[in-house]
Formats: sequence, C-alpha cells, structure tokens
Amino acid sequence: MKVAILGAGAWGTALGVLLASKGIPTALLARRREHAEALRAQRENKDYLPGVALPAYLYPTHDPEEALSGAEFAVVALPSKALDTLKDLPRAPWYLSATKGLFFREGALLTPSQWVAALTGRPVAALSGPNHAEEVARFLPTASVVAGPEALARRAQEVFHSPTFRVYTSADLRGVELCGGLKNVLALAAGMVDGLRLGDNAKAALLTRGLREMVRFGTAQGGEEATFYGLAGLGDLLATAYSLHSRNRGAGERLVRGEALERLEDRGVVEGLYAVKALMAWRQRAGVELPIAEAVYRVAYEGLDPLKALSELMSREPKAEG
Ligand SMILES: NC(=O)C1=CN([C@@H]2O[C@H](COP(=O)(O)OP(=O)(O)OC[C@H]3O[C@@H](n4cnc5c(N)ncnc54)[C@H](O)[C@@H]3O)[C@@H](O)[C@H]2O)C=CC1
Ligand SMILES: O=C(CO)COP(=O)(O)O
Repeated sequence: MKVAILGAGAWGTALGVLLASKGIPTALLARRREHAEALRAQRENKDYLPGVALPAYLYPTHDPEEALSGAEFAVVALPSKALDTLKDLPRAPWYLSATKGLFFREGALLTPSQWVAALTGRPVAALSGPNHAEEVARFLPTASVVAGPEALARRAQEVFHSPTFRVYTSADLRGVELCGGLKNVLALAAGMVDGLRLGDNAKAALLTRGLREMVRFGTAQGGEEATFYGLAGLGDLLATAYSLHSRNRGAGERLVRGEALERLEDRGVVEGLYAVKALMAWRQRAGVELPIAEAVYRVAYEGLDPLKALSELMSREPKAEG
C-alpha cells in the first residue's frame, strides 16, 4: 500500500515521518518543484520542520500525478486557505483531513472535511488532537482521534497507530473538527494573555470560560459534548494554548506586543486568524454569542486595545457559572 500526503509544511512532513518510519511508502506533495528537490537532496525539511531526518520510505515530489498514483488514500495537510487547490489535483479514493480550520461558505459554517468532500466528491475522515508537528516527528508520545465514516476511521487508525502515536476513533466528525477550529481562536487569546503578562490565573480563567464557549457553540452546531472534553477538544486546547511551538499562541503574543497582522504568518500558518473571521460571519447570521472569539476578532482586525477587550469581557453581566 501507499499513502499520499498533500502539503509539505510542518504537519504534512511530521505525518509523513510517522508513516514512513512504519515502513509505509509515503509520497509527500510539495507545492514548489525547488522545495521537493531540496527535501529529496537534503532529506530534511529545513523550511518547515528543521532538525528531523526524513526516513527512506518518504518520497517528496511536486508532481501530483506521481504523488497520488496508486495511493490508497490522501492525507490533506494543507492550510485551510489552500484547500481549494485540491480541485485541480487527481482524485484519491478517499481523504483524511489533517487541516484545522473553519469556513463560512454560502451561508454555512463548514469544517475542512466538508469542504474537502465538496471539492473532491469523495468520502472524508478527519484527524485531530494535541499533536505538535515538532514533537510528533521526534517520536515524543501523544494521542489523536480519527473521526468519520466507521470504515475510514478504523483504517486510518490502523495506518497511523504506532508506539508513540496512539489513535482513537470517533463517529463525531463535526465535533472533532469544530474543536480543531475553535481551539486555535482560543490559543490566540491565550497568547494575548501571555503577551500582556496577565498571569497564570488569568490564562486558566480564560481557557476554562473558552472551553465553555467551545462546548456551548459546538454542541449547538451539531457536535457531541463529550468530544469537546476529549483529545481534539480540551487536549488540543491545552497543547496549543501552553505551547512554545504553537503558531496561534505565538501570534496572539506577538500581536499584543505590537507586531503587524501581516507579519504573523512569517513562522507558519495561523489558522485562528481565518477561523475567527468565519465565526464572526456565521455569528451575524445565527445570532449566537461568542464573547471571547469576538474579542479576538476585534483586537486582530479592528485594532481594539487588548486591555479594553479584557475589561469588556470582565464587565459583562455577572451570572451563574454554567
Ligand atoms: N504544525 C502542526 O503542529 C499542526 C498543524 N495542523 C494543521 O495542518 C495544516 C497545515 O499546517 P502546517 O503544516 O503546520 O503549516 P505550515 O505553515 O508549516 O506549512 C504550510 C504548507 O502549505 C503550503 N502552502 C501554503 N499556501 C499554499 C497554497 N496556496 N497552495 C498550496 N500549498 C500551500 C506551504 O508551501 C507549506 O508547505 C493547518 O491547518 C494546521 O492547523 C494540525 C496539527 C498539527
Ligand atoms: O494544532 C496544533 C497542535 O495540535 C498546532 O497548533 P499551531 O497551529 O498553533 O502551531
């Protein structure tokens, strides 16, 4: 068997390292010819995942035909803003989305697997959890969830499960993917708390109320409550909001310290910046309350002073905790 990974950024490369180290022939599709050539020559992804050796079974290419030909399935490890490129690629029999994002399209809030299914017309499952590429690729232990149609989730579990990467299955595809989109927005907020040096109490309070916001919103959008307390929810929220690896947390920190919005993706994609836009567009339609996400949006896109955003959150009507 063979697997194709679409996207040679940090996450696509880490997943490729994981599979190839199990002896699974894995193609890694890079967007640019020079990048694929550099990966093959150096056996390292210096641009996106430096310091990790690429195993022999991992084959970087920029040729979509070569990558997808004979693949049992394709792993989508593209940033959400690049998913549309899938419609120009040869089709895989089915897809495993490893992208964490949210889309507002034609009046609906869509998750990556929904958008991949719309673009390709093929069945799609999703992989999500507390999984920083830098650690997964160095075989530090973690766990993850594959959600979607049972046969696909079971197969992906079998293929990815390893002594350092424990994979669970879930039938709650919507919930698992909402977790991945929402936690990035909260990680931006957590980074702002770090950047303002508001302290450990503030960060814990923010994340606890943020988790409540995830649960309230996510269950109203069709996710199951337990999912939000699982690996893709609380697990990934903690991993992202406390990690020095996290581009989302780091972007929040840099933003409140005065760095320009346009520079925040210098170190890799910051999905929360796109997800929060989709959430705000959706909220206007659905009339739901998302106070923390709204504060993040206003700080990032409307220049609201982050301390003013905080004081607005603190001065909301006092109420019971639920
Ligand atoms: N880095 C991580 O630890 C994890 C990332 N993810 C998710 O995986 C997805 C990809 O993230 P990373 O690999 O970390 O991003 P990255 O920033 O490391 O790399 C992005 C990759 O996408 C390519 N790309 C950018 N724009 C493109 C376009 N228009 N068309 C085609 N390719 C394009 C870049 O050339 C690069 O190879 C995101 O949705 C992220 O949330 C999920 C779990 C862990
Ligand atoms: O999703 C991730 C870890 O699970 C990666 O988070 P960042 O995109 O913030 O780096």
